[in-house]
Amino acid sequence: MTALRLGTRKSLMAMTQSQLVADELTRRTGRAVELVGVTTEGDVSKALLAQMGGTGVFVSALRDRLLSGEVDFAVHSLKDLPTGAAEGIALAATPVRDDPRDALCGPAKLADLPRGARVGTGSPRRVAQLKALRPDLEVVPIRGNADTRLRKVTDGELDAVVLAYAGLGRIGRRDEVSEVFEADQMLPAPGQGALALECRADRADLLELLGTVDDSATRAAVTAERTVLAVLEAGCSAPVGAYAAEVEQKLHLTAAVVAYDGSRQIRLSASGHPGQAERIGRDLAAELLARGADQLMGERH
Ligand SMILES: NCc1[nH]cc(CCC(=O)O)c1CC(=O)O
Repeated sequence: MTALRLGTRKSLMAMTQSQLVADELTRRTGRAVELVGVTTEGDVSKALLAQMGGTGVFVSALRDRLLSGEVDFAVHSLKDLPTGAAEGIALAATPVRDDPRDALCGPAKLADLPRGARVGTGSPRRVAQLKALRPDLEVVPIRGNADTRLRKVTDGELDAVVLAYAGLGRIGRRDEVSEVFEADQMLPAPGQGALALECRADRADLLELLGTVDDSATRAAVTAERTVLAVLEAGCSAPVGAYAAEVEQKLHLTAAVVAYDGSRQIRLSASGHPGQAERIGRDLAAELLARGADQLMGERH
C-alpha cells in the first residue's frame, strides 16, 4: 500500500510534531506515512503575518494542498487553527494533548527578574497576563520562530521570553525554561499544546484511519476552549485565555479576558459533561460578555 502523505510546515517544531503523529499512526495502523514539507505565507513574510494578524496564515497553504490532493492529511498546532469551519475540510483527530502551559525562558524566575526587565512576547494574551503579574516589566513585542526568540535572550537583547512549554519540548529547548506558569498565573491560549489532524471532508477512509489517534478527552477540552474564542469573536490577537480538562469524567473550563495593560480581568469557570463541551464553552463566553468582556477587549491601550 502507498504511504500516506502528511502535509506539514517545515519548521523544526512542525516537523517534529508531525513525525510524532506519523510514527503513532504507523504503530496503530501499519500504514507508512511520508512527510511533505510545505512553505506557508506565514513562514515567508513576517510583514504579511503582522498584517493578517496571524490568523490562519500557517494553515491555509496546508489546506490548499489537501483540497488539491497533493497531501492526504495535514498536522497543525491546534492553537493556530482559526475557529471558523473551512469548506471541504474536516478535523479528523486531536491526539492526546501535550503540556498546555506557558513558560518563561531566561536566567531567572519571573519574581526574580530585576525591576523594569525586558520580556519578549508577541501575544496580547501573554502581554496582558505578564503585566498583571509584574506591572513594572517592559514587555517587548517580538515575532519569529522559537529559536529566533530564544536567541534574543542569549544575545542580551531581552531578559526573558515567554513561549509555549510544549513547543519548547518539541525543539529540545526545555533546559532554557526558568519557570512554567500555572493556569492561575497565565491562562494558556485555547488549544495550546494540542495538535489537529485535518483531511478532506469527503475522504471517509482517511477519517476512519486518522481517527485511530484521536483522544476524546482532548477533543472535548479543545472544543470548549475554542468555542469560547469563537463566541467572543476573538482570534490569536485577543487577550483571551481558555483552558479545559477532564477530571473524573467532568469537563472543567476556565476562561479569562484580560485588559491589554493587565489592570483588570474577567475570569470565570464552569464544568459539565464532556459531551456538552460546546455548550459549556458557549455559556461561559456568554457570561464573560455579560460581565463586560467586549469592553475589555475593545480597550487597546
Ligand atoms: N503561534 C505559534 C505557535 N503555535 C504553536 C506553538 C507552540 C506549541 C503548541 O502550542 O502546540 C507556537 C509557539 C508558541 O506559542 O510558543
